[in-house]
Amino acid sequence: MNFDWSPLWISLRTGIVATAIATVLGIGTAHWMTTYRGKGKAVLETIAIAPLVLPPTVVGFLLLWLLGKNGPLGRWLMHWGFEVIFSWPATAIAATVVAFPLTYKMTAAAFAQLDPNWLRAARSLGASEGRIAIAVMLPLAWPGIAAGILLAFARALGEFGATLMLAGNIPGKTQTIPLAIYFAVETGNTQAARFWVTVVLGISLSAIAAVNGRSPRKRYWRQRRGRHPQIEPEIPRVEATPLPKDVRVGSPQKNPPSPRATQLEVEIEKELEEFDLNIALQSGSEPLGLLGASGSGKSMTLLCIAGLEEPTRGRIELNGRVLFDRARGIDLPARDRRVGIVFQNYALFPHLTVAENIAFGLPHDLRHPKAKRDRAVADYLGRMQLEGLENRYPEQLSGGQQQRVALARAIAARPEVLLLDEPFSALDTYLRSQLERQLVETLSDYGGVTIFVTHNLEEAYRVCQNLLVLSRGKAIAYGSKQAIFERPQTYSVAQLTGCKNFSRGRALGDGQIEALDWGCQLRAIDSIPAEFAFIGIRAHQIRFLEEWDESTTLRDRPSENLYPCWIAQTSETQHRMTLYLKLHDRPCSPQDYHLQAELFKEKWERLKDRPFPWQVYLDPLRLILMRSRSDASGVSP
Ligand SMILES: Nc1ncnc2c1ncn2[C@@H]1O[C@H](COP(=O)(O)OP(=O)(O)OP(=O)(O)O)[C@@H](O)[C@H]1O
Repeated sequence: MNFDWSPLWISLRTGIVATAIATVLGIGTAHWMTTYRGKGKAVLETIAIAPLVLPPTVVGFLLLWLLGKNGPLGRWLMHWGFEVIFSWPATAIAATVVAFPLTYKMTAAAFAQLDPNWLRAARSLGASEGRIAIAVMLPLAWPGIAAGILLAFARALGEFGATLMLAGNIPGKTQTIPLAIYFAVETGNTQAARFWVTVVLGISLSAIAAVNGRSPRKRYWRQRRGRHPQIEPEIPRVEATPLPKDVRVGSPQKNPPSPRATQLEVEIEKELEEFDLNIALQSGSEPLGLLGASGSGKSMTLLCIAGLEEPTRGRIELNGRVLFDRARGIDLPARDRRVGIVFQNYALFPHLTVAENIAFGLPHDLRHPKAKRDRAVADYLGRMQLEGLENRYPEQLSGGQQQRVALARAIAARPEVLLLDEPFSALDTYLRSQLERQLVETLSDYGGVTIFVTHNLEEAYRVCQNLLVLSRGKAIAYGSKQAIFERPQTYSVAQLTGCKNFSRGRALGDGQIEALDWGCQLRAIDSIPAEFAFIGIRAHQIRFLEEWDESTTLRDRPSENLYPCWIAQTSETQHRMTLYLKLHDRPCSPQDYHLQAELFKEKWERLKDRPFPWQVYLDPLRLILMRSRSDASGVSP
């Protein structure tokens, strides 16, 4: 007896074609949905996954209505000579419709798992959306997509109800394995039914094994383990490598931005849920530091400048190029802005090696052959002291090495603005200071605009010439670092720049002020501001009359702004002591104090045995007189 194998061939053909179409449509739709912000998103999403939740016979009935002789699409196809119903294409259509939600949903879920900073980094490196999809999204989302493809294939292979409705059960033409099983059981041929069940099981299990075994992610993990069994500890080199000046592979411009010409002007507003961001700044080739409490809008400011978030109003201009102008409807995409960004988590592409990460922002066109790109990459590896690490993947690098790769990747794209979002926050203190020196060296040769976000005041002071202090989206101080640190004009700026001692203040006239919370009258040297409300003094600027007794070199023993004090408690770090001081009287408890003073341990050792009360000296030159209002100081860099 001749056994009819046609259900197998029909099923395989249908499953493969349906899975291929569903994969292309599913990935395309998932990618489009990641960028779609329209109102109908929820409705589209519902339509896309409806075939997954509707009974297959309902799906089949709807397809029959749509593609039948009197259906809207069926009539149109008939007009062109195609009759779909009860043909093999009908089995493929039915299988595609039921398989599509699986590829779409699994791909969308895999895309949603991607770190948004990978995509932002790729955009800021000049990559088009197509290249981002192919080079970043698909490889990184591959395990999820592969699972979707596998499920879609299994679903297409097992499709029954919709196929029966649309294509019928025509042996040798539309009869797939599920239909063959059903009709074998119906006609009492259980042997044939058992055989086809075994075939379906075999195909499905083999497909699972094949997809799992061929995951590119697994392949790169295997390669990595093979090549570099151990991650070496970070041994940073202290000396800085001089930067070659002439690597222009990544730049469509003939010359890198000249330090003097480079100028960024930003005046933007963005409505946020908790407050409105309202920023105006100008920056040239001297690094500008952005300081502010957590959530004050520093990162959002950077994202707006990079074109990764859209301001509600305003204008951004870079070297005469308008990057954004709401009034004129200009909003240059991130890839065309030439604004590089180093994220707090570095956002290195985990599936690319160090060399491939650095090369990502270099032009990939015929005018820039691979050999030229390789030379540029080698040059940046040298600059950043990353030689020998070019074939490693990001997870095989220490934090410091990752940070340098991120910086190299951003700079290699030759941006006119470099945005650094807390680039040292994930590093230990020792590495921080090593990399800070290297960063300062790199920036001195970079020549473009740099904006540096940090929570570390000392780091901001060392790296940046000018500072902008943010509070709830507003600039509360903007000027040279000296002006902001030495003469903060408001309470919030003094606090954000590290001042720990504050008292409400009152002007008494004739240069005299009263510190209400400290119970002191003090002489001030600075002119007293019109809306004077607070006095402050930094902890390390508090001194004691006893220091003059101990020292032979100190002259001009002070005779005013002196008050008796006792120590309520102390705390120590490796080099410094913090003393909590109670003025006028003995403290009742460790929490009963007015001022915090910081001094080096050497000085503490000399003073600590002196009898109390000591005489605290609040130097008139060091007193900070502040307004209560927390608006911008009005100082321009
Ligand atoms: N993509 C976003 N869409 C809308 N609002 C956002 C987005 N990202 C952040 N925000 C909100 O914007 C405000 C500023 O956040 P931002 O990340 O800029 O603060 P930050 O100063 O950088 O904080 P941190 O120092 O903790 O990183 C916060 O209220 C935050 O909830």
